[in-house]
Amino acid sequence: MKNVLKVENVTMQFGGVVAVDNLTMEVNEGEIVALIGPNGAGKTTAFNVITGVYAPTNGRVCFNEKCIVRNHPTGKMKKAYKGEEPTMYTAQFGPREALEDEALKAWKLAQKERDEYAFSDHVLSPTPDKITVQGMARTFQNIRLWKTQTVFDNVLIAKHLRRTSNLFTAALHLNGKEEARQRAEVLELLKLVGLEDVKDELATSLPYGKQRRLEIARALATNPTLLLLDEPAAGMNPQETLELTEFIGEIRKNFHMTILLIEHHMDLVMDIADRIYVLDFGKLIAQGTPEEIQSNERVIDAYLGVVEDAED
Ligand SMILES: Nc1ncnc2c1ncn2[C@@H]1O[C@H](COP(=O)(O)OP(=O)(O)OP(=O)(O)O)[C@@H](O)[C@H]1O
Repeated sequence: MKNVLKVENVTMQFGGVVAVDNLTMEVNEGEIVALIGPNGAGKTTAFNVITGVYAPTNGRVCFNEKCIVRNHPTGKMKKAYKGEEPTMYTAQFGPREALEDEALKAWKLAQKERDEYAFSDHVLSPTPDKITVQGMARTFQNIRLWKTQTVFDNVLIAKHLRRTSNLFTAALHLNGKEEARQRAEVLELLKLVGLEDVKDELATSLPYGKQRRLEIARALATNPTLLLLDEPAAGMNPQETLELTEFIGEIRKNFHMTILLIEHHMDLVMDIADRIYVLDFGKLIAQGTPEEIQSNERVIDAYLGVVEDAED
């Protein structure tokens, strides 16, 4: 099975808070993988590192077998590793000799970037825009649609963004032929996600469940190979959650999509996830199939028991 995403020893520290602590996980082609855990466990922070919003304190992220996010040691780690032993950051990823050159280059580049961005501890590396262009697309906990645009235009602009990474040029007209081709693709996509009948309505006039669907459609418009969904069922009632569960399954099938999702609705997760990673206080406490996770005592103590109590 081809590997799509590899998160290797990622640590993300904000001052004294270790939001993600030495996380290693992977997602393979065609899989639906869930990242679960209590509030504040570090799930969204992990997404932010994966999508390039934060440069991690340590570790790296590889996407389609290319390393896209490298470590930028800060705080205590920076002091511990400062300039003395550049290969230490990456030595854990393989035989030292093989990595020495690569690690040294990465270290030099990291130093250069640090100098260039000396004003910031958490350098974008590379920017989320660039990561999107490489084939990763994401939705957020809070719906972020372009409110004054129609359903159709929300998807069309997202499609243009994939090409330009720039909202200004994305809104400009392309040449007629290209524009027509993109419009046809948007229509096709809206059909596939069941939003064709509301294509001319304002995005914000849609019911909640459809706004979520539109957000996912907009992410799909960038032709990603990996779709990251951050609490897609947040605020949904059981019926809407059930429809969303089916919808995510259809996306995998119809778009041959690989999906990584964060979710608190355990029905949805246990229904569609092939594998689950469980975070607690930033640390990975378990990984496995839904069956394995449901019967894992540590996960029940830290999280599932609490979720069930809250649902009762
Ligand atoms: N930018 C930041 N600056 C400082 N601390 C942060 C920052 N982002 C997250 N944190 C802290 O990191 C920890 C993990 O937060 P995160 O939002 O990743 O958790 P989560 O698992 O996504 O939680 P939830 O399920 O509530 O969304 C929390 O203690 C949070 O307060």
